[in-house]
Amino acid sequence: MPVQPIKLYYLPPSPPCRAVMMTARVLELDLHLITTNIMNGEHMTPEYLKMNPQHTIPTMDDNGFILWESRAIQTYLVNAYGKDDSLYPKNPRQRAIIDQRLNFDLGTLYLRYLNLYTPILFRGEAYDQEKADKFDEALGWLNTFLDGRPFVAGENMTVADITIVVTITNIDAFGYDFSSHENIAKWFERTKKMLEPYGYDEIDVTGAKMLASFLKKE
Ligand SMILES: N[C@@H](CCC(=O)N[C@@H](CS)C(=O)NCC(=O)O)C(=O)O
Repeated sequence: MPVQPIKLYYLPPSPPCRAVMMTARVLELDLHLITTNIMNGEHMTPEYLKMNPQHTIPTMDDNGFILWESRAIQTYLVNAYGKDDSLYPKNPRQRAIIDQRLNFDLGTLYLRYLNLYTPILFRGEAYDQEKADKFDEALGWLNTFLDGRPFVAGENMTVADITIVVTITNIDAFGYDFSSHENIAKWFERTKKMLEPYGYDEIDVTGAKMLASFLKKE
């Protein structure tokens, strides 16, 4: 366990912050949460920029070890503090599949989600069908990854499920119909059940609803 609680600079609705918080909960690690309101520029102060020049949340401070990028924080926490490696197995091939899913999420699924929803949520723009089609294509790939697998990288829940479920929780709160992606719909129910004892509703559903409230204002 860390000497002092790990600090996490965060904001409750932020999807990447929620992925880190859920990972910490599953690892039974206490985080010292420091609210950083990016709407008020709290991520642009000289102190914050000294810590993270890229001025993103989440940013972690583990007793002086600073790290940002949520997926890197998730895997660090498992490597450093996991009682076992089940959330991020050391086996090279298993780990490679998880890394592929994490990279797929960062560079494709979540990116396409952002391309579709950022203009709608934060700029009041109209729904763009072309962007929705690109996002749905990525959901189709995720659906295929889940063929014959209970979790996105295989037989067990890993950090890849924890990060991807954040995106699916958001679109669920937004009323996006993903029922035609049957594997995703079943996996979503399975993963929610796994995460419920660790505060899924408190962290993920509450955060997604905060984002959905921006949608309703438009
Ligand atoms: N890929 C990064 C994305 C982090 C990110 O862009 N966070 C947003 C909030 S959800 C943010 O910090 N925005 C403020 C900024 O980039 O200046 C991660 O997964 O940590």
